[in-house]
Amino acid sequence: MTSAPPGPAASCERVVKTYRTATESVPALTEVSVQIPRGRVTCVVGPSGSGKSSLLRLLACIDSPDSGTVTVGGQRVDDLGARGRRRLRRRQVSYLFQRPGENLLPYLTATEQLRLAADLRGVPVPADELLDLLDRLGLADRAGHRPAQLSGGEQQRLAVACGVVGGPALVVADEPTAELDTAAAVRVLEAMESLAAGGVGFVVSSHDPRVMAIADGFVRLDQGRTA
Ligand SMILES: Nc1ncnc2c1ncn2[C@@H]1O[C@H](COP(=O)(O)OP(=O)(O)OP(=O)(O)O)[C@@H](O)[C@H]1O
Repeated sequence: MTSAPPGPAASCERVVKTYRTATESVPALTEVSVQIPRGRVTCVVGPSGSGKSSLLRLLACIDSPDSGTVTVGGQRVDDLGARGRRRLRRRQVSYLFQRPGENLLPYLTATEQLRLAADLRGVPVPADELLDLLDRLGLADRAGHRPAQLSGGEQQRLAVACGVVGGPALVVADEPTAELDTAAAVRVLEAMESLAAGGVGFVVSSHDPRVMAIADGFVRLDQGRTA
């Protein structure tokens, strides 16, 4: 793995995000400032509609704020065009969906998924490092399996591994354990906790007390503001 530069994995300063439809404006985030440290799991909590997904989308460089700044891996994102954002996202950010299957390609084995994730990031990762990563997540004997041959928890652990391979600054996960039973969720969370120690910052939105229990820090949102 590459060694992480200093500074937070990501941060935003006084971001404002309003969704505009034909008939109305919905304020989702108002002057929100947060820092997501490297080497930690940060949990974004708050009631439904408080802006958790909106914040994660900004940090993941999927969306842009109306105003305020977003920085990922030490680089400003909010003033980049769509192409620059895509490039930065590919190198520095991973995004994990709630449904394990949505994070993986059905026709690739576990090893091939990791190889593809590293290649897309543009970082050469030796085969033995990929196998080591699978081993650390308890997936060594699943290296040649495709997603349909893995349990939901194994799929999500593999997705976490793909998320960190090649050393991005930030892994963003929106409700990553919502589809898993407790035993599987705990193993996914242990994987995050152990991999965060390598220097990546995890930011996770959740209502799940199991996620909150392993979080190193919290961002609390209420009606689009930090509470
Ligand atoms: N594409 C959109 N168009 C219009 N309004 C939106 C859009 N996406 C989100 N919103 C609104 O923005 C506000 C924040 O939504 P967001 O999805 O960020 O909240 P959340 O905390 O993630 O909610 P939940 O826990 O229910 O997923 C809500 O009022 C929501 O209705």
